[in-house]
Amino acid sequence: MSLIEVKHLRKTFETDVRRTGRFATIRSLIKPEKREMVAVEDISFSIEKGESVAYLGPNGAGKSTTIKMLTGILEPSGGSIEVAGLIPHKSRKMSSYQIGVVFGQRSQLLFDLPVKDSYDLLRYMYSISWEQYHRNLREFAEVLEVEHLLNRPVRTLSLGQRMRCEILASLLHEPDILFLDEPTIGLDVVAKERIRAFIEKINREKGVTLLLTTHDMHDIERLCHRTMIIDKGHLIYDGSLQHIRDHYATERQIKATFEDTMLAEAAASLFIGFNVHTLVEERMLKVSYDQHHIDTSTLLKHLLEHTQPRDLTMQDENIDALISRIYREGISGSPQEPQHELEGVVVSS
Ligand SMILES: Nc1ncnc2c1ncn2[C@@H]1O[C@H](COP(=O)(O)OP(=O)(O)OP(=O)(O)O)[C@@H](O)[C@H]1O
Repeated sequence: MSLIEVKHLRKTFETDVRRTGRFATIRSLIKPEKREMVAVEDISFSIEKGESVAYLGPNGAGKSTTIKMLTGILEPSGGSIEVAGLIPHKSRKMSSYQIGVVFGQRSQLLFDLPVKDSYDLLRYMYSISWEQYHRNLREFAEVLEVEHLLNRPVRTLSLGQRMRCEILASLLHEPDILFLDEPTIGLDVVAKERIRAFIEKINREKGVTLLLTTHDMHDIERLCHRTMIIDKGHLIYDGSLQHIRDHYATERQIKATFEDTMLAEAAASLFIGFNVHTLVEERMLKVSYDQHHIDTSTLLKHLLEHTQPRDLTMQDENIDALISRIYREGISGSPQEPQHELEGVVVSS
């Protein structure tokens, strides 16, 4: 039995239809017209203890709605969820002992009170013993470097400071599973890195299972061994980020730097008639091409036979560009049979 089991999950919302024409507002008030909006159509997956999984998708794909169902905040319209053997919306209280939740855009801390007051309240709510409470508070506050913030009112904290305090709050009761909904949103590079290091540590050292939604690929590269991508309420990919890179990155770029711009432009003209795109920026020539249609070795050989660049580098399509292409164009066909279960599978719903 997996720690998290989701089968054919579905969630619809009823939304008001905006009327137009004469007396539209009055007609809507008297007889509101409703429409069913499908946020999650049909999603199935399972997560084992200790995994760290990214849950990706474009805006509006249904990520937060899934997390809200996994945490029991929302009741599914169809399908089933089990988290640590419990049905979250039916056993909200019991379930809350097993899980910690961090919403990057929402706070669980009391805005006008010192941080520590919120922690004291959580201790009471989760019936955490004083011994466990002090031990966890001391350990996490030290690693997250928030000791000096504990007596400060939450509203006076910077976003990065508040997020560290939020994460501490979610872990005081030692949950088995941590759901993180965009935990690094709006943070600067240093603050993001601190939070990533801490999350990685609790996954590795304490075995806390992670499910993370984010739009930041660095979060995933650093933290998650498995990536699930959803789109329009369906799971479209379940596997590693590396597998996506290996099988879907088609564009590659050769960058050659020359003594001067004229040499770079002369080198660019060598590729007329090749199925590539060239661009000269000062002394640098960039040659972009689809690596499935033309061999890198052919291009390099041609370049080096006729020119002597000072420097030569190669770059694959970066993961941000790759993921946004998948969001735009979808992910089609199974690229090849996965060698083992985490290599990557295109899921057809
Ligand atoms: N309470 C609600 N009432 C009506 N529609 C909702 C409600 N909550 C979410 N939706 C709709 O469900 C769809 C999925 O929303 P959700 O917030 O789960 O997306 P998301 O993948 O988390 O997006 P984002 O990356 O922008 O946070 C969206 O079209 C959204 O407008």
